[in-house]
Amino acid sequence: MQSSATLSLSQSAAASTIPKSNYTVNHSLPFSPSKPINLRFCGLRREAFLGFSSLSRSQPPQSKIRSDKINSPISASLSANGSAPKSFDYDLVIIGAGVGGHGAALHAVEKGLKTAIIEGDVIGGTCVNRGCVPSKALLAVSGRMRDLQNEHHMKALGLQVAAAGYDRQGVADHANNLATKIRNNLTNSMKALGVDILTGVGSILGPHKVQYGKLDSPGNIVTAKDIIIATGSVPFVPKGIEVDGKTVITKFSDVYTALGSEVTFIEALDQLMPGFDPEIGKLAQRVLINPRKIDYHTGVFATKITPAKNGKPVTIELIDAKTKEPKDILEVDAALIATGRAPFTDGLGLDSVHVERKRGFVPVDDRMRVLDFKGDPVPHLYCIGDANGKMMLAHAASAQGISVVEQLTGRDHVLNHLSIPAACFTHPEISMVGLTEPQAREKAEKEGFEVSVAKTSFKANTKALAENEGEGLAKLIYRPDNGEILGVHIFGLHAADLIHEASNAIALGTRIQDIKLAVHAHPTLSEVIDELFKSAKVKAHASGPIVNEPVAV
Ligand SMILES: Cc1cc2nc3c(=O)[nH]c(=O)nc-3n(C[C@H](O)[C@H](O)[C@H](O)COP(=O)(O)OP(=O)(O)OC[C@H]3O[C@@H](n4cnc5c(N)ncnc54)[C@H](O)[C@@H]3O)c2cc1C
Repeated sequence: MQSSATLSLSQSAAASTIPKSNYTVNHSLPFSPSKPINLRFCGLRREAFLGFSSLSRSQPPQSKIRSDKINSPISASLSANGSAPKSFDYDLVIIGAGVGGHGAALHAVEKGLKTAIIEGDVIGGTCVNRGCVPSKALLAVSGRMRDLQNEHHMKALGLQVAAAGYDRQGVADHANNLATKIRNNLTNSMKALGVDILTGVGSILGPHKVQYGKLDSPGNIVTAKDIIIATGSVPFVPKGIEVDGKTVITKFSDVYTALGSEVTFIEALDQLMPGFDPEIGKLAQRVLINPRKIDYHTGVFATKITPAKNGKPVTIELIDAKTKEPKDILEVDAALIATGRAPFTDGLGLDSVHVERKRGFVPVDDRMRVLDFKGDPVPHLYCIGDANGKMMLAHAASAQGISVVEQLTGRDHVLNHLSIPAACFTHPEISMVGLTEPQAREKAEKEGFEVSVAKTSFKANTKALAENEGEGLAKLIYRPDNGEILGVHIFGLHAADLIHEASNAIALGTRIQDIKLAVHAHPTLSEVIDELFKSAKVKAHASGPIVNEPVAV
C-alpha cells in the first residue's frame, strides 16, 4: 500500500512568501520512479510514489538573450487617451508567456498589433509545463487504471481483466511528452504569426518602458504603447512546511488513489471542496471519497511538515483550526501541498508606476487596467491571469488577455467573469458556472427577486447508463420571473464538457425559455442539460418563434 497526505486549498490563510524571480526548468523526475519509498505508518507497511516533472525557480536564467528583433521603431497608430501618437518599438509588450500571455499575443497580432512577449523560463507557463496539461495526461492514465481495477464496473460491462498494471516511467513520459508537444505548438504558433519572443526576465522601468534579460543584468530595453503583465503564480506554501521536492511536494494529487496510494486529506474548513455548491460538494464527497476509503481530517491546520529523512517518515503536526489546540501527528510516506497559489509578481518594477500590490496580486479594475496606489488606472498598463488573482484558471487568463486586446483595438469590452466555467477533474468530474445556491439566495435577498432550483440526475440518461456511470447530478439556479440563469453545477461523467452550454448562455444573456426550444442529439450526455433546462418553471415566454429552415443534406 502507498500513503500520502494532501493539504487542500483553504489552508492558505497566512500571508505568502513569494520566491524571487529565478528560473530553471528540470524535466527529469524528482524521485527515482523505480524505487518506491517503503515506510511504516501505524503498524502498516506502505509505499509512495510522487510527481512527474518539476520546475524550480531557484537559479538565474541560463538562456541566450535575443535582442535582434527590437530595433525597428514603429509609429503607434492607436491612441486610447487621444494624445499624439509616439514612436515605440512595439504596440504591445507582454511580460510572461503562459496561457494568458500567449492568448493575448496571438489575438494582438491577428488584430494587427506589433507584439513582443518576454519570457524568463519556457513558453507555456504553469498550465502547459506543470499544471493543466501534464495533470490531465496523468488523469487519463489513472482513470483507465481505476476502471480496470474496479471489479464491479468491469463485471457490469461484462468484461474480464486478468491483471492491470502500469509502468511508472511510461506514465511520466506520457505526461512530459504531452507538455513538450503543446509547448512546441504554442511556440510555433507565435513565431508563425509574427510575435517576437524575447528571452529573459522582464520588469517595468516606467511608463511604456520594459527592461529584460538575465536576472542579474537585464540590459535590454524595449518601449511599447501598451504593456500587459502576465507573470502568473507559484505554489503557496504555508509557514512551517518544508518542501523537499521528494517526500513533500506541491503537485497534483488525484492520480494517487487510482494508482494505489492511500490518501488522507487535511482541510482547515469543515467541509471538503469548499468552493463548490454545498449540495454538489456533499454528493462529490459521498461518491468520490467515502467508498474509495480516502481518509480525511477537516477543521484542522497543518502547522509543521518535516520531510522524510534517515528512514523516518514525513511527519505532519495538526492543530484544531478553531481552538488552535494540538490535535494529532500524522506519519506518512509523502505529503502533497495543495494550499493554493501565490502571485508571481516580485521584482516587476511596479513602484516605477506607483502601483502597490495587494497580498502580492496586482490590483486591476474590471477591464484588467492596473490600478495605482490611489485606485486610478495606470495608463497603458494591464495585468491578466493568475497575477491579478481575479480567477486563477487557464481559460480565465486567456479570456482576460483577449479582452484587453479587444479594448486596445477599439472595442469597449468588459469580461463577465460569472460566465467563466470552472471544473475539477475528479472521476466523475465536477463543474460549475455562475453563483452557488447560497450566493444566489444572498444576492436575491439584497436585490429583491425570487430564486428557484431545478435538478436532474444522470440515472435516467441512456449514454451515462451505457457507460455504467449513472451517478451524477445537474443543478440549475435561476430566476423564475424572467428565466435568467444564475448558476449551473454538475457532478457526473464529463461534467467539465457539459458545462459550456450553460456558460455560453450566461455569456450571451440567453434565457431559459429560449434554451428550452433547442434540440439535443440522442443518446448523449447533453440530454442531462436539456432535461435540466426543460424542468425549470419559468413564468416568462420565449422571446420569439424559432424558424427551422429546411437544410439540404
Ligand atoms: C497542477 C495544476 C493543475 C492545473 N489545472 C488546471 C486546469 O485543469 N484548468 C485550468 O483552467 N487551470 C488549471 N491550473 C491553473 C492554471 O495553470 C493557471 O491558472 C494558468 O497557468 C495561469 O496562467 P498565467 O498566464 O496567468 O500564468 P502562468 O501560466 O503561470 O505563466 C506565467 C509565465 O510568466 C513567466 N514570468 C513570470 N515572471 C516573469 C518575468 N518577470 N519576466 C518574464 N517572464 C516571467 C513565467 O515563467 C511563466 O511562463 C492548474 C494549475 C496547477 C498548478
